[in-house]
Amino acid sequence: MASWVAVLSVVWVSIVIAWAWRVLNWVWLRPKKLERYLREQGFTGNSYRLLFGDTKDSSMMLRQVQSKPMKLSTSHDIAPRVMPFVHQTVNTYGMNSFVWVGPIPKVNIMNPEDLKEIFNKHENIQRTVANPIIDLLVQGLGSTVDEKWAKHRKIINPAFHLEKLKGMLPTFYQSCSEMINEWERLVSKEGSCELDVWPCLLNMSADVISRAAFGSSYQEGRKIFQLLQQQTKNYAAAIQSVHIPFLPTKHNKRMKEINKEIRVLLRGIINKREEAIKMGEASNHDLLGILLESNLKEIREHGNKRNTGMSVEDVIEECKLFYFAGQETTSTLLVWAIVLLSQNQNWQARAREEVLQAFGSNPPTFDALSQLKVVTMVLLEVLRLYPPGIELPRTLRRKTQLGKFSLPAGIDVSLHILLVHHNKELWGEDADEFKPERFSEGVSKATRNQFAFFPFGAGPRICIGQNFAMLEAKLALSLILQHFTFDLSPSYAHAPALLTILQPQYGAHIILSKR
Ligand code: HEM
Repeated sequence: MASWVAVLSVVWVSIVIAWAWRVLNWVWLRPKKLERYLREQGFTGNSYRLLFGDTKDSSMMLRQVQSKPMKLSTSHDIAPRVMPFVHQTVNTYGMNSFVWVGPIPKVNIMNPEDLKEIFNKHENIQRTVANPIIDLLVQGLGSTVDEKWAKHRKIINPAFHLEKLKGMLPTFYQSCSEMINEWERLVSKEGSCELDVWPCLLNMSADVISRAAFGSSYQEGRKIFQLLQQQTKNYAAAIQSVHIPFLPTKHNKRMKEINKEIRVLLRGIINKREEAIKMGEASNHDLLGILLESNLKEIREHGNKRNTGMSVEDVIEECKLFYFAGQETTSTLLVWAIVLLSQNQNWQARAREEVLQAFGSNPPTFDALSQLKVVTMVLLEVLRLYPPGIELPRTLRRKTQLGKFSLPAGIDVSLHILLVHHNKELWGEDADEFKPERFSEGVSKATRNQFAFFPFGAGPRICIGQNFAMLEAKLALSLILQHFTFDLSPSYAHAPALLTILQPQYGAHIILSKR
């Protein structure tokens, strides 16, 4: 008996020591080792502070700068408000610097050559999973890697080809005109009205993605997206509190119910569609139909082997991802375009003139939208100054050589879209100013062939929906310009902030007038 107790004690003590060692390694030894390594390579940053690193300073600074709006001027130097800590770090330590996210050092990457290399070495470098709880909300293309990613991307790609998007234009138009009709109703009495356009744009792009993804099953699709919206709020609340997913709390039960409801609805739509396609019926030219057809083609070509094509579960996740990846991003582009065109009335007039010349008062066609030059320049400049995603987080899966630096596996890097887009060395002294003319001869001339503009990411994992987003934005902006003139309301407060993406913290209050 005594010997059993001794053995158990030894096992117990070994377990405690092993855990203590792991904790010590995680909170102190590993961070200090990585810090030494980074400094030897020539990177600089604050010294590591136990467990929290720079997190406390960073959150305090963010709370402080975001407690009041910023002055709206011709300079759109928004980084000090949107990412004050990183901005300060780069100013203090230079481009080759790092910040501490808790015990993890995150290396800032802003050099065009290094950025290009990272995007191209995507097998070595994967997206950082910031909080595993997000996987419960959505998975799909954005979070898959290796063969699974390649297979999914190949199957989904055709859904975003230009000729498919052309077929979706009438659906885009329907959603945009509903918003325009609503705005017309609001201005009809007085000839003008004050309106916060931000929720309207969010609603419109949710509508666009519901119709584009589900076509004839739009009503069910809209219901799914409403549930996803609700679920996003639930998850946001969960991660802000101490949340234990498996406890049978009221909140957890509701989240499980919503998940189940979403899956049942999606599975219903998918099964119906698969049957229709097998019966040779048209797929309605929506994302789901094209994706299922492409999937069936893949299975036909490679036989019904295991791992061929996508499962219903995979399709469910991809549909959810379309909603998350496509809704807020496009409405963000549109909201900043409206703010900047309100501030720059000369560009608003130029863009309107182009739109009226191209379509008069008729509905825009796909070909005419593709030829809009001024509107495109304006949208590119908006994406440069106010990119919806301000940074792309990556984790190195293997030891990676980056120019003169060698970085160890497991390290996090941050690809700074916003800082690169505002870099004066790359864009000139007027980098913070709204000057769409810099894109008059296309992106490569504007960037002087440097890798300095990547609002949609780059390399093999570039945004699959970029043409979709640009088409939707061009159409919506053209319709708005066709029907209204707009100005900033005196109650507008300029407050770009990173919520999930770069959004107007207090909305976008505009005076809208009938043209
Ligand atoms: C202005 C609008 C948009 C912007 C600025 C944008 C931006 C981006 C960026 C920066 C990435 C790369 C992320 C990374 O490398 O970590 C990305 C990926 C992605 N985007 Fe978009 N996006 C937009 C609209 C859309 C739309 C409308 C859809 C779909 C309907 C979409 C679907 C996706 C998907 C599925 C990925 C993952 C691609 C992959 O990993 O292969 N995006 N987007």
